[in-house]
Amino acid sequence: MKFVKMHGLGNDFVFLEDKNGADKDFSQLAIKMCAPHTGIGADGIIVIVPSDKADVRMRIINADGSEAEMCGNGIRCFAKYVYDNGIIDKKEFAVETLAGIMKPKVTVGDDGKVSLVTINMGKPFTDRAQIPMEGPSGPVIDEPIDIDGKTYKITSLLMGVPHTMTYVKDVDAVDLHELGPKFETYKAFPRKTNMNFVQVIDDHTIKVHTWERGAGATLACGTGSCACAVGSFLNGFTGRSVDVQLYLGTLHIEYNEQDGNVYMTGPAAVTFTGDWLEA
Ligand SMILES: N[C@@H](CCC[C@H](N)C(=O)O)C(=O)O
Repeated sequence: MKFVKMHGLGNDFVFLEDKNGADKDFSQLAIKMCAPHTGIGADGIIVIVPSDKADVRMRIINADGSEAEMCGNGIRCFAKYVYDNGIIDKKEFAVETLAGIMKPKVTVGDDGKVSLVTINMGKPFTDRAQIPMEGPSGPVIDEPIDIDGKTYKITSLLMGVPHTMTYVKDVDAVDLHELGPKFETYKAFPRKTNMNFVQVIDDHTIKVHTWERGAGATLACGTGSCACAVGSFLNGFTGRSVDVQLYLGTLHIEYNEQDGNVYMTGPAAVTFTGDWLEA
């Protein structure tokens, strides 16, 4: 089985094409392929399948085998893959995901390959039931919760997938492996949550470290960067145009005032191709 390995600022994926992959269960394959020592090693696998609703469809399966609705870094890589490989021959197109239709726009370099991708990620959903999170309806902004006897103020929203953030003075001092799983599985989130620790640098810059639902600590999270940009605006910490600093680089996020959509711009890279031999 041929595969391509790609990453978006270090959030890495194994890409597969499967014309018959619309309803297949890829969970065991994802677990095996994502294993760091016995597999390829990745945060998830992404399967390219045909769509009857959009130009093409993206399925993202996390390293633990769970299928996610959307993936921000993954869809930038996806856009580069389908354009560079001639599956799509236009610079703006529509991708079906479990979170709805997403709209990539690619910038092509002198070598004819995609060098930068902007995704219209759609609108964030801020009502508690939409996240989903248990409790009375309304937005979850700067709300106290208790974890292991310590109070954290959280902001939560749905940006294709559930995201929660808490603001800290220094993200580098946060022990992601210790705290991340406690937020991910916090009792009020019936579908779990991705967890972001956010440091505000200034009114247009934040620094984010993410613990991902189903994948653990990752080097970057695209939907998380979008969620944190929206959350920082809603908390009054930043404007609508935000640079999100991640371990390996920066994503630019625009929470557009006119149409209410979130636009994410950043890179995508191919690292290697291979042949998966295990059945
Ligand atoms: N890395 C992603 C998010 C992938 C899905 C996530 N693990 C989940 O289950 O919600 C991104 O870049 O957005």
